Amino acid sequence: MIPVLTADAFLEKALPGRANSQDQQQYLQAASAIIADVQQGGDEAVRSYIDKFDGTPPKQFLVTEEERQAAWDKVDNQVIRSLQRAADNIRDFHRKQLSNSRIMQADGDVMAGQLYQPIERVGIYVPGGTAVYPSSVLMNAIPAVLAGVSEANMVTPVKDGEEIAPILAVAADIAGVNHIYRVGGVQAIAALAYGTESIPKVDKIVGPGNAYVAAAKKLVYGDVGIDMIAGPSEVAIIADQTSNPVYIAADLIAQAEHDVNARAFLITTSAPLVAKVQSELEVQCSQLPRKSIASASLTQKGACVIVETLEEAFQLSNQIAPEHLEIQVADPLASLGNVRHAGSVFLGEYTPEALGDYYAGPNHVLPTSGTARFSSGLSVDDFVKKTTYLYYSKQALKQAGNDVVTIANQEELEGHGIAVTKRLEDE
Ligand SMILES: NC(=O)c1ccc[n+]([C@@H]2O[C@H](COP(=O)([O-])OP(=O)(O)OC[C@H]3O[C@@H](n4cnc5c(N)ncnc54)[C@H](O)[C@@H]3O)[C@@H](O)[C@H]2O)c1
Ligand SMILES: N[C@H](CO)Cc1c[nH]c[nH+]1
Ligand SMILES: [Zn+2]
Repeated sequence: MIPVLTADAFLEKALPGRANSQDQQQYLQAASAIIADVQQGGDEAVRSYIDKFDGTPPKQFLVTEEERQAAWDKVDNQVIRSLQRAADNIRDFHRKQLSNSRIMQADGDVMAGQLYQPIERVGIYVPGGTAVYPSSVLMNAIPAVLAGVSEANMVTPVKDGEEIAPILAVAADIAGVNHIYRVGGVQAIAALAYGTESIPKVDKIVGPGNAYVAAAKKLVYGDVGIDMIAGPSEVAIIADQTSNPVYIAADLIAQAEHDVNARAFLITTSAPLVAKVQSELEVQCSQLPRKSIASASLTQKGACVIVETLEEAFQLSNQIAPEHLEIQVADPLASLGNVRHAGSVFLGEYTPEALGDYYAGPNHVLPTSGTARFSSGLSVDDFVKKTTYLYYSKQALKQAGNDVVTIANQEELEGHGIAVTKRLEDE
């Protein structure tokens, strides 16, 4: 079911911007039209797109306090406790990412520093087209709240105007979400970016979503901040002859079941392992509730490649910069130094990606489509901004003045030099 390719064919399929570029254009075009309509038509346009993609629109977008309260009685206590333990782990991990305002230079005549301040209002996208993602509520909102944002507002799609899944409302309360709006897809991203009559404009949008949502975030960037491109899930697994084919098949499926566009890759030095993984995929997929999604993803977007050495395996993985990289080899910890580009790394056969997806602490909102080459997983840094500041006394300006004027003259921006000399003439 999962094709075995040569290294060249593997790269052709896995490297973003090649095989995918036509698809990307299609998503961008679709998203662009919806964004323009929502900018023009506000709530009414949002409703018409909900009607088109998600069924009957809800009576009101905002989930009321009463609905949020009532949700707690609809969720099993054991489930609530699991969510709370996951939230504790996520909070502990992200708390250690916090930074403070600091002074970089201070000698009486000169002071320079950096203010760290939270972003005011953020929009959190929680996907919900084909699955319910309480874990994404925790992963997005916990770092936002830790960073001190004034308002964290969540959007998520519902089918046919139904109530929001109670577990999402509970997760939102655990994480500290301020407002929840029943709207998803491109129309939700547009509403957050530009505001509508009932959904306030935010300063930054974070969170994962399908290819349409990822395209929409790309298009609104600049008018509003975004965290990264966190599109359909990806995993690459590097394995050797010691790896367990049952675990590998399970982990490939765990990502493939997200979306037909999810991408699961196996890079291994062992040909016999590939054969075992392939037959194990058949067995495990056949018993899976989401087998049609997982099989479509594995067949159309997935691939295995057999390489000579682990060094070659890491070279391929670094080229595709996968969202998740699992290293299931004899000495996984020793291999970490070979990783150059990946969103998040999972070391050893007892660290399935699912542990990180839900529970362990590191964030599961991660860069996809090769963007791990230049961006990082969600963290508290995504919810703060830094403002530098500077103070010079007259004495300090006197000392610096000549250099500033010299550089200003070289740039032929005389006015800049005058802004300094005017002050120094003033005795
Ligand atoms: N990278 C990450 O960090 C990360 C984390 C979790 C989930 N994910 C990914 O999130 C995605 C969730 O996808 P999903 O589809 O279940 O939910 P989603 O909420 O992202 O998308 C559903 C919405 O897509 C819109 N849509 C559907 N078809 C459309 C069309 N033809 N044109 C325009 N809009 C359309 C609809 O409005 C629908 O509400 C998966 O791809 C999953 O892999 C990624
Ligand atoms: N694997 C997803 C990130 O690509 C995160 C997730 C949420 N729930 C299950 N998995
Ligand atoms: Zn997952």
